[in-house]
Amino acid sequence: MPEQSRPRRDGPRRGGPRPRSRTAPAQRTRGAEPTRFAAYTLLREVDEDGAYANLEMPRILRRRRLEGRDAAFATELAFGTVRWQGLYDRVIAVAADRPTDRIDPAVLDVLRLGCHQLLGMRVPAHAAADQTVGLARTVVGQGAAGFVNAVLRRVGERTLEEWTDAVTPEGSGPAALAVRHSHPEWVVTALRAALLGHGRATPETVDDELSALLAADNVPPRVHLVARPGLATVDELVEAGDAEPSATSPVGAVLRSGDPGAIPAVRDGRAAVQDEGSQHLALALAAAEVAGDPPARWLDLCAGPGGKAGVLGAVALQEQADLVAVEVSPHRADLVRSGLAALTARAGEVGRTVEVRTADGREVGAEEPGAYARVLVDAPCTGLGALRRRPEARWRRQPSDLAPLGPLQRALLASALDAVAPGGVVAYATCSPHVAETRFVVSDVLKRRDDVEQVDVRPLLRDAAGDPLPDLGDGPAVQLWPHVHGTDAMYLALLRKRSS
Ligand SMILES: C[S@@+](CC[C@H](N)C(=O)[O-])C[C@H]1O[C@@H](n2cnc3c(N)ncnc32)[C@H](O)[C@@H]1O
Repeated sequence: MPEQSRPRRDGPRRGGPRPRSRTAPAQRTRGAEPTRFAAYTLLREVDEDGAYANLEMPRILRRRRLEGRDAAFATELAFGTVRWQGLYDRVIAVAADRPTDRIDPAVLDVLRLGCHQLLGMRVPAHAAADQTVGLARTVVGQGAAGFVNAVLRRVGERTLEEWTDAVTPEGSGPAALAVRHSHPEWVVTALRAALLGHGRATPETVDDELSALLAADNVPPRVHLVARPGLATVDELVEAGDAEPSATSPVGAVLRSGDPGAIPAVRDGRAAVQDEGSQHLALALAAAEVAGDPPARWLDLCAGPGGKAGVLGAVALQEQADLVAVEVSPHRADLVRSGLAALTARAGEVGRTVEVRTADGREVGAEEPGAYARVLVDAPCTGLGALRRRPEARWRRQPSDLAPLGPLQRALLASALDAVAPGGVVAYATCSPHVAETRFVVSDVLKRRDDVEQVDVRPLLRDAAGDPLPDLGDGPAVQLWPHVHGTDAMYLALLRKRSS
């Protein structure tokens, strides 16, 4: 029975199915077809081991030797299934006539994959059903395969629209939007409050804005590249890969297809994969006006894995300044070290330094008061602004995650303000629009200090043509949105320490 079947991970016991040509469908239907098998493996690792989909999928594809179209299909199947599992679980519960918590987790993952092929991808119904039943036979056994077959038959009797209407609660409130757009209800409620709290929406417009934002979370983002200033150019990225210059970021390119790791500048660490919102944040801090003559030292207080430090440090070297990158987690500090290797080598050539420290950012302000001209606090946060990039994050995050983050975010910002010299600037950033992680943190910290003023950051965000980014709201802080700016929902506030 499905409830008792034991999951098998990464292949049947004796070595697993070998990657086969996609041109042999008759063979594939007898067992697990490699792309479906790869997607299933990802789902199991996300569910059981707490894996991060975007880190684990490339490893699975390498292990299964899937490339090109096969790799793209497996990724779309796996990531789409994870994003839409909230809706699919409702569909499965009806089609199976039992709650999903009474279905074996491995069988449930197979059913979710079948749902996404039938309802969310353009896979012909017979192929979706055949291949999913073949997968079930291989990974959960013949008995469960019969159950999967029966449930998918019922799923295939309706279109996505018909199923969505059938399983969505009445009304247009958060409960209905949560099902329709496959988000947890608490996330929908938090994003609604964020749209209102940042002035992006009014009570009259918030329902439409919220629907657009939730829909944007479900669109796989394009791969954005950054050419680290002075180390690589946008033209170099465009010439080396199937990429075009970004319209939004002066240091950005957008990959149309292909593996970013195959681009020499990315492989060398002179360029990197990075959301355009993150590029804007680092560039805005680097461009902010500094008063007086603070030390030529810039600080990234929460640097891991090193994306923004890569841009900030590159501009620092151009401006004849040093960079210190602090990260509390030793593993993530190592990622910063390896990610900044090209930058560190360049620093040596131009007589500056790039230093990566494994340390607690909360202590830097007391240890080095007034030692830096520019400080970035890219604070640990819920990541509710990057849900489109991290398919599983919406299901893993809990409202209770917010409670410990609040004091940490405030302590890191306070430390940054102590570490910055009079006249220097601090950027407080999050990849979450949640008001408790953004506006409330800044206003709380400002209430306790009379040596800091908030600066309007909007004029510092410029597109590739040098024009101000549109739709930045009333300031002084900026909240970017996926459905408006095409970036992750990054928040940025800029604070300057008074000179006297
Ligand atoms: C949002 S991430 C930073 C992302 C990074 N700026 C980038 O662009 O790649 C926040 C980081 O802060 C680190 N962190 C958490 N608590 C910290 C602390 N007390 N001191 C320094 N870093 C901390 C986390 O380990 C995490 O790597």
